[in-house]
Amino acid sequence: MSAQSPIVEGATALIGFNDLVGLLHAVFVKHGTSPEVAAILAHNCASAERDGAHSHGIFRIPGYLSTLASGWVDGKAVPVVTDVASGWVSADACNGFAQPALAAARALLVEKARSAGIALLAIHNSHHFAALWPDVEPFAEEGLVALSVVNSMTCVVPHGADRPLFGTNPIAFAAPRADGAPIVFDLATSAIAHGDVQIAARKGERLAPGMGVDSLGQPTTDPKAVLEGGALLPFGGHKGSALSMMVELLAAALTGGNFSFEFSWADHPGARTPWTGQLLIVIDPSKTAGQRFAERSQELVRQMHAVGLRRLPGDRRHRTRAKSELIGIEVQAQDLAQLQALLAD
Ligand SMILES: NC(=O)C1=CN([C@@H]2O[C@H](COP(=O)(O)OP(=O)(O)OC[C@H]3O[C@@H](n4cnc5c(N)ncnc54)[C@H](OP(=O)(O)O)[C@@H]3O)[C@@H](O)[C@H]2O)C=CC1
Ligand SMILES: O=C(O)C1=NCCCC1
Repeated sequence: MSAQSPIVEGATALIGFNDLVGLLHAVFVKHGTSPEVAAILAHNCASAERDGAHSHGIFRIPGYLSTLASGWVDGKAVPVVTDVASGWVSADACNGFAQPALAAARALLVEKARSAGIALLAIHNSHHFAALWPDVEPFAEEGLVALSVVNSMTCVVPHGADRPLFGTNPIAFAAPRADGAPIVFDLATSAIAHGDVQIAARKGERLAPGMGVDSLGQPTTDPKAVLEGGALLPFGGHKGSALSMMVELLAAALTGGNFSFEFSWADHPGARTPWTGQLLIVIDPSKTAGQRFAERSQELVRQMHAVGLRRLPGDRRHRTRAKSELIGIEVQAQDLAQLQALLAD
């Protein structure tokens, strides 16, 4: 869609991807980021909205802006990239967002992965407030396999414990395949992402049983009880809990970032972005012996379909993306008006 101005029809509006990126870029710059950081965050946020990843699309803008206003994050930080070893790149985000650190380190990371077959990027001193799939999917579009983990803020009770300690700690994976979009999954290790709890509270909806507890540690399906002193549970009991623990170790202990429980934003009212770390592992599957990896992954997809699978992880996003590219990104007219008002302040 190439419309210059959004089409508003009743409660919803349609906006083109580039127009949304431009609007978000202007909002970020106006509210304290450098143009370079704004470009990266705007593209990330518009991509989430385009793909229907609503919990990390424009829903997050008020949180970004209140955080910038609080002084908790440096929206103009210039990351420092270090070539640590043959397969190891490190990036200090310098108390800025994680995505500019990834952008700054990306070329070196890919060069190392292509030469050694595998390389990792350890980002620390960083804030990640977004979906994780935009960090890994582009690698698979270049024929690489990518895995990333990021930890967030204490709000998840480890399986068998009494009180929260872990973050919602997502894991994202992307792999190329011969015929079709890369295979990508991106999932919180909590039973539900914190963003979706906020959305449920805003809409007055209940959570499914088994996702959260209230301030007394009692099971609840009330999202407000979870947000106001309660906590979330890991998905899959001890299994999700173990994965969440792994994310803390890889995203924080290995990178030099904070564990989810190691920072307090109490002195920065309005701060919302976790100050933690992120790990990316990139593999060049062209080193695989025998058949090409992309053909093997295609074969796996073929076999999954053959046993009746109708939906692969990523299919819903790609369907939404195709629709957005055809008719424009559907957003709430009210949300769009709020974004435009942020420029007028
Ligand atoms: N930055 C941060 O610190 C944090 C970010 N997040 C983000 O929150 C977002 C939401 O996470 P979460 O709620 O766990 O995601 P979902 O549970 O909605 O989806 C998880 C994955 O499973 C796929 N999927 C969902 N349902 C099905 C199905 N029925 N069949 C096959 N595949 C399916 C999704 O694909 P599809 O996308 O196509 O639906 C997606 O890849 C993520 O993008 C995550 O990165 C979460 C926690 C912290
Ligand atoms: O949805 C979540 O869970 C989070 N998203 C952004 C960072 C904080 C946790």
